[in-house]
Amino acid sequence: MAAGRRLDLPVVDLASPDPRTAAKSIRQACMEYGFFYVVNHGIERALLEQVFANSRKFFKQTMGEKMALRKNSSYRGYTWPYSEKVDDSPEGDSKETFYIGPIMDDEKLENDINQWPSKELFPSWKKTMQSYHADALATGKRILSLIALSLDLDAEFFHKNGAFEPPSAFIRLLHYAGDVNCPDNKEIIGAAAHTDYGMLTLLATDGTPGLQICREKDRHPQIWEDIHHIDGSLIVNIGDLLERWTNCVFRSTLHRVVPVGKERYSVAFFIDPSPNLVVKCMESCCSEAYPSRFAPIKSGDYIEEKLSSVYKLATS
Ligand SMILES: O=C(O)CCC(=O)C(=O)O
Ligand SMILES: [Fe+2]
Repeated sequence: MAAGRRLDLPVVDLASPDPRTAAKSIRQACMEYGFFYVVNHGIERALLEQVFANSRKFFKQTMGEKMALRKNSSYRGYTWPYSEKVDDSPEGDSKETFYIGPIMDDEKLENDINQWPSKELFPSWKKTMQSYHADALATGKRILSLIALSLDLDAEFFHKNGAFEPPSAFIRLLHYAGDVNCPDNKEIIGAAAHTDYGMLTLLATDGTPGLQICREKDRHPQIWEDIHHIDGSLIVNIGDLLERWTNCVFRSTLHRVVPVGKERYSVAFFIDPSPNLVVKCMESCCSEAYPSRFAPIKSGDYIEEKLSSVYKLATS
């Protein structure tokens, strides 16, 4: 698959003493690219390494072992290669993934809908994922405060609107095998062109290239630009519900992962608005000349429709 152009996205320093400057650079990034990097994000390198080590160990198991934790009806667990399809990928995505939703404290475990590998084989899995979930959520909330400032809103806008009550955030471990062509010479796609569904995605990768964005989805031919790796940074992107909330002032940008002939691991962290929250275009993003483009929608309904369609397409 053709290499994309190289793109230099804005880098936002979360330790910057001046939140207004950080907010300004986020605003420009979200309007122009829908993607940016964050550095000094507060997630320990050692914790991320542990997450990647657990992920590698999980995906190296046999298909039978992985399928024992296959995705349940609440979208928690293992999704196997070609089980996910978006409209323009007739073959499906070659990636395999593992979803972990909000993690319960041990005393509430009878209501836990997550799936957990055995403690004997994966002794540090749960503690690692629990720490990562908490730290990534805290980082995401800080970024969302800056996003609120960048929209000239109160820094607590998302909190006050109930976006985190309860928080709806998912870790998704991803593994791409790295083959470029399958035996019958069909082109393989790691993750076909898509946008993310929620508010914000934080993405950590092992440094292997492959992620590309397309800023003008309706232009033909589409132009794909490579997102390169910056050591120690996280890649952040806007999802559909934040695009709707901001009436398209901020962009939920099309992206994909192409195979580069090398195995690749990444960890996405999706922050969605709380399922019962109704997302309605912000008044500050609408005017007579620029009326609201979307009807209000319940966050959980939007996400459920998107998820059920990618897995339904794969089985039809
Ligand atoms: O693996 C990546 O780099 C991107 C994954 C992604 O776009 C997703 O899971 O939504
Ligand atoms: Fe994505």
